[in-house]
Parts: sequence; C-alpha cells; structure tokens
Amino acid sequence: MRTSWADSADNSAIGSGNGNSSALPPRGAYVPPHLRNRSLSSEVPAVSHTPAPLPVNDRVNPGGAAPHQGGGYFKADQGRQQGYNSGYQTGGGWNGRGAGRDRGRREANPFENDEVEDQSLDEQENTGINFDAYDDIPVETSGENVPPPVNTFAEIDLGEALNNNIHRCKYVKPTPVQRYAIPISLSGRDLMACAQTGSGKTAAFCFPIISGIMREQYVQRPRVARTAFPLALILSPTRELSCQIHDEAKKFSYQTGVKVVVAYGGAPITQQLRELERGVDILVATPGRLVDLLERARVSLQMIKYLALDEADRMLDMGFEPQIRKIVEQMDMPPPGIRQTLLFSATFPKEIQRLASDFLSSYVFLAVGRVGSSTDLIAQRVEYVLESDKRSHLMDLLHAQRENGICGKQGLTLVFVETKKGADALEHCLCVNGFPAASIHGDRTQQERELALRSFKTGNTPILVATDVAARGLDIPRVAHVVNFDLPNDIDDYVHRIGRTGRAGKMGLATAFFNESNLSLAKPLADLMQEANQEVPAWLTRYAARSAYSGGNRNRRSGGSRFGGRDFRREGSFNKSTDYYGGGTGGGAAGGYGNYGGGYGQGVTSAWD
Ligand SMILES: Nc1ncnc2c1ncn2[C@@H]1O[C@H](COP(=O)(O)OP(=O)(O)OP(=O)(O)O)[C@@H](O)[C@H]1O
Repeated sequence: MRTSWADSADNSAIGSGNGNSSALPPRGAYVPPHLRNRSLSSEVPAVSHTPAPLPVNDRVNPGGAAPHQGGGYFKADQGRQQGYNSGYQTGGGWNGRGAGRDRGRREANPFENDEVEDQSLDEQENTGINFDAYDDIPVETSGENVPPPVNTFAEIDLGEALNNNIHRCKYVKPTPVQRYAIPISLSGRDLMACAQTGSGKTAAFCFPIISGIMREQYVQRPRVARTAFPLALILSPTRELSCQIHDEAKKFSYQTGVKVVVAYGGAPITQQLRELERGVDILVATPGRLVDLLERARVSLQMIKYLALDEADRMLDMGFEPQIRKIVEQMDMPPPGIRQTLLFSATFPKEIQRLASDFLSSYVFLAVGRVGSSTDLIAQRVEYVLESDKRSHLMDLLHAQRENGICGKQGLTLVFVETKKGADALEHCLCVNGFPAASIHGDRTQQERELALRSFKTGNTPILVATDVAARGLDIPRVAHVVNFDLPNDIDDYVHRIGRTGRAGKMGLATAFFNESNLSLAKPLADLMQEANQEVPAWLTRYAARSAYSGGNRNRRSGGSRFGGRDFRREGSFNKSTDYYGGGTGGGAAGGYGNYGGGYGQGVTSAWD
C-alpha cells in the first residue's frame, strides 16, 4: 500500500489504477484494472505466449580451417591504400591485411540483413531520427590545441569506402559527439569523451580507427605462428555490447579492406581462434576473453595503434580495473603517446577520470551535454511503489500500455531488476499472467542470453526483464519504455539504464518504482530529473531534502560535485603531481580511488564479461 506521504504526488502513472493492494488478488493471478470488480474465477488471462523457437546466434561462423602461417618474422601489410582513396569496391578478400590469411574469402554484405529486418519490423524504425534534437546541447572541450569541430561528414577526409558505408547506414549528418570527436581523433590526439546515451558514440570512435587503418600505406606485422597482431583494440564490458560494436564496425568497414573480429566469453573459443587466424585489424573484445587469448599467446598487442574503451568508466571501475590494467599496462601494448587511446561513456565520475588519465597522453576532454546527464528525449517518471505492490503495479503499466500504446505505438519494454533470481521470478510471473517476457542475466548461458535478446528485438517477447548486464550500450531501436522495477544504487547506472530508450533522436519513456529502500538515490535522482526538465514529484523532493539533511546519502556521484565539474583537470581537488595538460605517458600507479564499485578482488572475472 502506498504511504500517505506519497499518495498526494503520485498521480502520474500510466494506468496506475487504485493503489490499494488489499484489493488485489493473490500473486500469480493478475487481473487487469478494468476487470477488477468482477469475479476472478474464469477471467484470469491464460498464458498466451509460447515463444517460437528461434535460431541460435549465427554471428560466429566457423568456416573452414585457416591455413597455418609460419615463416619470416615480419611481413609487409599490403593493399590498404586500395581501400582508401581509390574507392575499393570489389568486396573480395582482404588484400593481405592481417598477414594475408584471408585472401580470397568473400566478404559478406553486412547491410543485407538490415534490409530484411527492417521490413519485418515497424516501419517507423528507420524514420523519425531527429538529430536536430541535439543541436542546442552545450559542448565543452579542454586540453591543448583542440582541433575544431566539423558540421558535415563531407568536411572530414574519411576515405571513399568509409563514406559509402556512412551513406549505407543512412547517416546524413554527424551527431554532436561525432562532430567533435572525429576530427580530434583523426588528428591523432588521445580523447576522453562523455556524451549522452544513444548519441552515436560508437561511430565516433569507429570512424577514425577504420579511417586511420585504411590510411596506413605500409605496416609490418610480426609473423608468429598462430598469433594475431591486431592494429586496434576496442574493449567493452559485456558480451552483447561487444557483439553489437562488432556488427556496427563491420558495417562501417565494409569493402574498406579492414578486418574486424570479435572475441567474448561464453562462446566457443575455437571459433574465435579460427577467425583470428584468418587475420584481424580491429579486435573487439570483452576483457576476460581477451586476457585468456593473451595468456595463450594467440593475440599479441604489440602492434596496437588504437585503443578504445567503450563504457570507459565502467571498464575502469573496480569490477574490471585489474583486468584492464593487465591488458593495457602489463602485456605488450605500446604505451600512451605511441598508441592512440579513446575513452567514451555517457558518464564519467571524476574519480574515474583521474584513474583514466594513467592511460592517456596529452588528451582532449570532450563533454557533450553535462557529464552524466540523461537526454531530454526521455520522459522520466518516478512512482512510489511498495515492494509488495511492484508486480501488480508493473502489470497495470503493461496492461495500459497494451491498450493504448506509448505515444500511440506499441513498443518494447525493458524492465530492470536488481538480482538474477528476481529476473527469473519476474519473467515467470509476467508470462503466467499473459505478458510475453524473456529475461537476461549473468547466470544464463550465452546461448540463452542471445536467444532472449533476439526474441526481444524481434518483438516475439516484447518485454525483457534484465539485470544490469543489459544496462549499457545496447542499441535496440524499438525500446519505447524502460521500467526501473528495482532502482540501482548508483545514479550513473540509472542514466545508462534509461538510456536504452530515447535513442538517436527518438522519444522514450522511463518509469522508476521508488520506495524507502532507495533513499540514497532520492537526491541524485531529483537533481537529474530537474536538470533534464522533468517534473519532480513533491514527495521525491522531500525525500531528497531529508536524505541530504540526514547526511545519509552515500551515493558516490550525488550532490553538487556531480553536476558541477566536467574535466577533472580543471578542478584543484585532485592533488596529483602530473601536469595534466602537458601529458606524460602515465604509469602503472594504481588508482587508489577508494572503496566504491563492484568489490571484485584482483583477477576475479566480472559476471558481466
Ligand atoms: N550520424 C548519425 N545519423 C543517424 N543515426 C546515427 C548517427 N550516428 C549514430 N546513429 C545511430 O544512433 C543510434 C545510437 O548510436 P550508439 O549506439 O552509437 O549510441 P551511444 O552514444 O554509443 O549510446 P550508449 O551511451 O547507450 O552506448 C544507433 O542506432 C546508430 O546507428
């Protein structure tokens, strides 16, 4: 039952109906609001959904065994220039790149599936992109000699083959983060970039990397049997995100001659090894699987020219930091200043910025919008719901949504919960009450995870119950509603979760269930909503004031500091002897940034990987 404190302000829910839990039927017998005064017996909705069997992920194609390469130590990397200015269009082979191991293998057209999928999905999907929505976002850059932004892709010399792919992707003009980040990266500078969710960061780091590799006229790579020597490494925290980046990068690099390979945990390593043996220019990987490959000496990082960390703050948080340090500092990767390092995220707490500076040299800091802010494209609602009422309240929302659609359209709904068990239980509850749902979390096999995601994307199960494994980076076009069934403890996690909707200029809706167990989030949540021009319920403002007053707010990014600063180098609070503007190659010093984060011990693989 709702408290009287909350009652007064909580009138904005979609179909919130009466909030009287005592009138509700027992769990597992959900009755939609319009049937509640009638007899329950025959009116409980039957389980209407039996998910159709779906093909398992066919992303990893084993193909034939790769020829074994031995012989001389160095080999010239030929033919890259063909993909650059000459508008390389043959689509065949890799021209000797990656030690020539993939010669003659036909390059699949990554745009083919797009067209098929587009037809099967809502037509609206490819329309309605409104990047003008981002035009008035304040942009801040800091660092020495920051290259100026561009307004069009035509102004940047990315190479004809890449330009063709940008055209195929239907990208008409660069998003703000792309306008700034691409020229900065093309000029060879290291970059720490913070831009809102769904604003095109993937292309912002992929374009310069692909273009840079295409430009290389002549690269010599060591020839060591069974060891791959990628030129670029893109790290991301989850398997699904790595797959997504790989898919995007393959589109961007189509017919450029640049070869992209993905390696992630949970999938058979033998298939990934075969792909690596065929040659790789850009390796997209999760940290755990990459460490495995490095330890088996199947990958060497000694030729890395470009290092990109997507969701960089997450990658440098406690859960991943030891693995990232091992990969970047303790293997054979060239140091900062020799390699180029690009860090991207929608959130960048100052503690993590400070830690990240170890990996950078004379970098440019770029903030599009406020660091860690949510996009105005997402309508945010917060409702006071007791734990015991959450399920029925969610089903009320879903029921109203099914009746009315969101903004007149039926979309996908992503529901975030705190625990894996909670995800299983809620999925089951939704299914037995007639709401087709799938779930994704770290205890599922990779095949199950991919099946659930695919079933959600295609709309077979338009509800996905997820833990934070789906919170970052995933770009699923039709997600119209994100529900924070359980709120996270950290406001940045909230920003990433709600960012699964309201992407690429489209509108989205996010609903959060708040109760006494979320007190520490009251102030940062109220601040964030206010900053995004959202209506903040009076009861939440009161909770926020109370938690601030009692000093009980331990949220690490709460309070004024989160919204005050941007580039941490501009603030005097970090007493580090390095001249941050002057660069320096950093070192291996551990961050010592205190006691927040996931609490993983050294060397423990994160469940996200
Ligand atoms: N210039 C562009 N024009 C049109 N669409 C674009 C452009 N750049 C990117 N997009 C599309 O915008 C969507 C969001 O891009 P992307 O996934 O890179 O966002 P992001 O900033 O990385 O988000 P997140 O912070 O959640 O990881 C994608 O569907 C992408 O194809």
